[in-house]
Amino acid sequence: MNLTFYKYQGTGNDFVIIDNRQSIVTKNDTKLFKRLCDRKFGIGADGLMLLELPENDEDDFTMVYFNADGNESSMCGNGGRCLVAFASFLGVIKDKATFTAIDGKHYAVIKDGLVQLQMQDVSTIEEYDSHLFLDTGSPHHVMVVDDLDNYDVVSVGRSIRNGAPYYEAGSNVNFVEKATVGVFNVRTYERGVEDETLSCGTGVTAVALSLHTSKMTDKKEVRMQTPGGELKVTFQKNELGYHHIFLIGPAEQVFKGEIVC
Ligand SMILES: N[C@@H](CCC[C@H](N)C(=O)O)C(=O)O
Repeated sequence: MNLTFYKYQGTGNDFVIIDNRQSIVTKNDTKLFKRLCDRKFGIGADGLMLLELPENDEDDFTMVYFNADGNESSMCGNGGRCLVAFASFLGVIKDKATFTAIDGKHYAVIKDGLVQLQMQDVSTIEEYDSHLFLDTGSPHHVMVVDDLDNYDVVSVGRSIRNGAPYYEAGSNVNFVEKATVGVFNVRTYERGVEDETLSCGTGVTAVALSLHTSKMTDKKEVRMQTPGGELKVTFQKNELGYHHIFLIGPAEQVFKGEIVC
């Protein structure tokens, strides 16, 4: 069969997207999703998403996310932003969306050409001597480093991702350095891709909250420069933790195609 797909990217984090409202693919086809994401034997992407029918009256659609290894995973922030842009392209939404992903309900708005995606509230941030750890829909290890441009993100990220306490389940690993007031440079090693990606949405969200918790910034609007472009994270804080967290940035359709399956 020929499968119609769309390719999107959000600050260089790239995704294959399938309109699965008619259930044209089954969610457990790990082999197919891995091949579609393969940069040599398939289309090539950091992950794959299915846009599915909503499961309740409040939602516009359902998001299902798979890493490049073909396995369904936890939340993808850049993926969520791309899926909102795709839903708008399909006419499923206009400029506002409510949808459910694996980590729960999300609200989004498209404004000034950028997708603003509300992330889940975060109440727990673990602080250690060398790093912080938190879950922003996906698990993230956050480390402040010097000379980020020359940092060996792949080797260090891979050893942290596979080592204690994460082991097989793994964690994404983010490296951050301050650029200027309220602006930070971030590079991320992503589990499930098992490599550095050009940007990670749940990753920069985790970095922004970590920087605020560790008092490296007192701003509640943080600009994040990733190798794939700039993202902004805004949030509020009260006694329960961080809430009203928004991940803001571009999400673009790159091409549409058909692949033989
Ligand atoms: N690129 C994503 C994160 C995708 C999930 C991650 N690889 C995991 O398995 O935890 C993002 O933009 O958030």
